[in-house]
Amino acid sequence: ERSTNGFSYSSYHTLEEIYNWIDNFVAEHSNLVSKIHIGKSFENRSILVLKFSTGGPNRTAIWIDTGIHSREWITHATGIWISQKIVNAYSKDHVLKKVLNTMDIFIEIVTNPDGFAFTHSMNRLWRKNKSIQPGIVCVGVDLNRNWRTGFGGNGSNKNPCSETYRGPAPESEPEVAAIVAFITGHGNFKAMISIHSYSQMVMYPYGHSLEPVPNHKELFELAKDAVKALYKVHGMEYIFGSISTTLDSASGITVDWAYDSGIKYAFSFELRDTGQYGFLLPASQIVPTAEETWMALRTIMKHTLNH
Ligand SMILES: O=C(O)[C@H](Cc1ccccc1)CC(O)(O)C[N+](=O)[O-]
Ligand SMILES: [Zn+2]
Repeated sequence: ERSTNGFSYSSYHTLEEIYNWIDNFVAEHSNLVSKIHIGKSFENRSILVLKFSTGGPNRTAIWIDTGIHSREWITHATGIWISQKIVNAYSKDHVLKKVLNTMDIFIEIVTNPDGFAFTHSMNRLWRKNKSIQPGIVCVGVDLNRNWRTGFGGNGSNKNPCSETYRGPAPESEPEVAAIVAFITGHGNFKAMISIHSYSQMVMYPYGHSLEPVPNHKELFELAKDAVKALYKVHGMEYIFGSISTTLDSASGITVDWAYDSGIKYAFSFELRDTGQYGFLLPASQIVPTAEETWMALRTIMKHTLNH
């Protein structure tokens, strides 16, 4: 019988190992979890989303994506750990129980499967997807610059050889188009959290402009509460604020599109660390990072449920 026994939640895994885990995990928890195929990547790999639901058609929903940048391995590992946490804690954690009694949670663990496979096979520090265009030498689009809101702004690059290459047009990349189609088609998402590494930050829109979003005070307070809940777990300090004021201008990003699509609780996380190991965070930090990240996510879910 299919089982996730033996799968290590404190190790990094290959694409095949993660896709295998997904099938076993869904088989083991079929009362709560299902697997949705939302599309194919440029190199024709399946794009998979986990749905956590206790029933009811088209409930208000929460979206979490990890691994949009393939080298940020701590984010896939965190997505896997959090998926396991949800099924284990559901019966014990009264906040999570209330969340899942009213809303659905969707988690896309490998948001950039082609890039992720490439980080295992050829280049550990690959960031972009693996799309190619006729007559262009350089490979890949930065999937966090390919979204329609603010597309082409100065927080992205038109040079295909750049690490922040925006792509030829908004949603040109199948990995982005698949999410847009899924979320737009569903039509009932209230929160979207896109998880990156590293720098230890909790941020909210906009990235493409310094203009504060209408509910920026609410998002500031919620980010503060999330960071406090995170800090309580292992004492890790995260900074928080809007992307354009905290980080730098970034255009065509996931959470700006989410916000402008009506998803008023849109956040982007930067997980551990602050540069000592960077993208090469040791596996020993996977569980501690996931534990603290969960408490921040749980804070945002609770707020989303109550507003
Ligand atoms: O450039 C990026 O997309 C993120 C910063 C960011 C994160 C969320 C929204 C806008 C920008 C930085 C990173 O996580 O990709 C790390 N890095 O620079 O490789
Ligand atoms: Zn990133």
